[in-house]
Amino acid sequence: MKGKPYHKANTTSKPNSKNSPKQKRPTPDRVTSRDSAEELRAGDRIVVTIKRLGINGEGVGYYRRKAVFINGALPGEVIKAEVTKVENRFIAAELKQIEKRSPYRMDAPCPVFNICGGCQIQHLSYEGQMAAKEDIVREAFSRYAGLENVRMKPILGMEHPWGYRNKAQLQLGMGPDGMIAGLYAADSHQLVDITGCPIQHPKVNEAVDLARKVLQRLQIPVYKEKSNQGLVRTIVVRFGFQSEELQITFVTSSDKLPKQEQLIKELRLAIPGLTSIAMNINPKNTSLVFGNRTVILWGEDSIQESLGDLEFTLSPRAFFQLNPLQTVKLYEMVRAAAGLTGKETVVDAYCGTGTIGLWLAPYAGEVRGIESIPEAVEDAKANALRNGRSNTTFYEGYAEELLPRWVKSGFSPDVIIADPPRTGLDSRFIEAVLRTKPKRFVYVSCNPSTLAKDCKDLLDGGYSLEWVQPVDMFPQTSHVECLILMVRKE
Ligand SMILES: C[S@@+](CC[C@H](N)C(=O)[O-])C[C@H]1O[C@@H](n2cnc3c(N)ncnc32)[C@H](O)[C@@H]1O
Repeated sequence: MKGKPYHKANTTSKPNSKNSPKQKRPTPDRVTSRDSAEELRAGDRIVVTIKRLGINGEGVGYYRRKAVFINGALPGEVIKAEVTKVENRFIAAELKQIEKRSPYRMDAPCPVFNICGGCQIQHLSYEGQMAAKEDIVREAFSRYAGLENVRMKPILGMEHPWGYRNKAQLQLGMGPDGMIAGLYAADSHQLVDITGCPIQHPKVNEAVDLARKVLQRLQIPVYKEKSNQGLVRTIVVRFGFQSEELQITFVTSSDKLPKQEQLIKELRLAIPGLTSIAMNINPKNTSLVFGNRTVILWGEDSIQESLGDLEFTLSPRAFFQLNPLQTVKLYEMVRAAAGLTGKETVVDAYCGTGTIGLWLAPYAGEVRGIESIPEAVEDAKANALRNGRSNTTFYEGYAEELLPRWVKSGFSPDVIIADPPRTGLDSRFIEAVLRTKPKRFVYVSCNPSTLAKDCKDLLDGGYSLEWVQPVDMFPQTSHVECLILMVRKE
């Protein structure tokens, strides 16, 4: 990199701002051979001021009004970077040198931080992470909903933002020293061994490591995608923070598990507190981890966990929030947003094991949950019984199919809660919401971009956005959970 000139952008300008560098001739010390971003080529050197973090944790700045994404760069930093890609809408560049360092930059505690794709911002202090996440949310509402000044409540963070995850889902593979359990490196198919992940609960780390050693000792073959040989693809460990129960699920390419009895015996001996051992069979090479069939190999078919005074039963495939401490804060905000008086009919769409609906049930007249995974619906029903929430009913199906059907037959809820996956809401679901016109629509999301896009459709359909509440469910990563309250305009 020595000897190559750095092309400086006017980094104080926002894209589209009136002071855009486009109108100015570069001053002599900024003269470059590239007058426009379009002329940049891979290998060019540029200097960029980082304005904010992008949705994947990359630093985002501008060069001649075009967005530049630089992995590892932090807001407020001035970065010397080498262009790696020039696309129509953005430039990707590699961090070469930090000219001005963020006061929030720190050494990442995890030894594999630079290669593991799990966390993106361990090198940013927690204070810096909170500010950056608020910015990510603001940016999403500005970009996708056209809202420049959303009423945003301060992000709800964690007192101790480590060891918070109750579940690990790790790919198995073979490394030079034997079997490894890990995550793929960012943008690659290279498996990074993860031992002692600092955002996992220590009990989860311990169970993963012990189970991996047992598999290796018994020479249970690891699945190899390339050759379509072998058996165990993924290990999933879930730990109940309150119950201290442990569930291990092996995702396998077939149900022909060798040395099954010995495996169970050794796992039980090696891992104290083990409650359940399951095998989920996924014969297909898809991006979905789980297949449709789960077999309980030993112990209980589910583990128990509690949130507040509610107790839950969790089967291996059922969705359950990963950060139980923050989940309680999130659900309390949902309750505040729902504004219940004890009489309302509430829909809990995308309800998982029914957690939000059950949380709200004592404050509502009736709650109907919708969930697409059959086992989760069964769990939700069992959870309702167990917790005496007799005013709840849980339905198996797709929210975008069931809600329109209910609305067509005259069902008219007062409050709809939606907590969809990252892809956001289906347009058929939004249409049904707009047709049935609940007074309040509470949207919980782990993806600010799809949240803001869907919010725009609801704004256009006669709702106002009352407030946005970010909740830090995933410290050390660039992910941010958000909750919004939308109210029907009269
Ligand atoms: C983000 S989780 C939320 C679960 C729950 N609200 C909670 O807090 O634990 C989304 C849930 O939606 C379910 N799901 C995904 N697509 C769905 C669809 N089209 N209709 C209904 N449920 C769906 C998933 O199985 C998952 O349980």
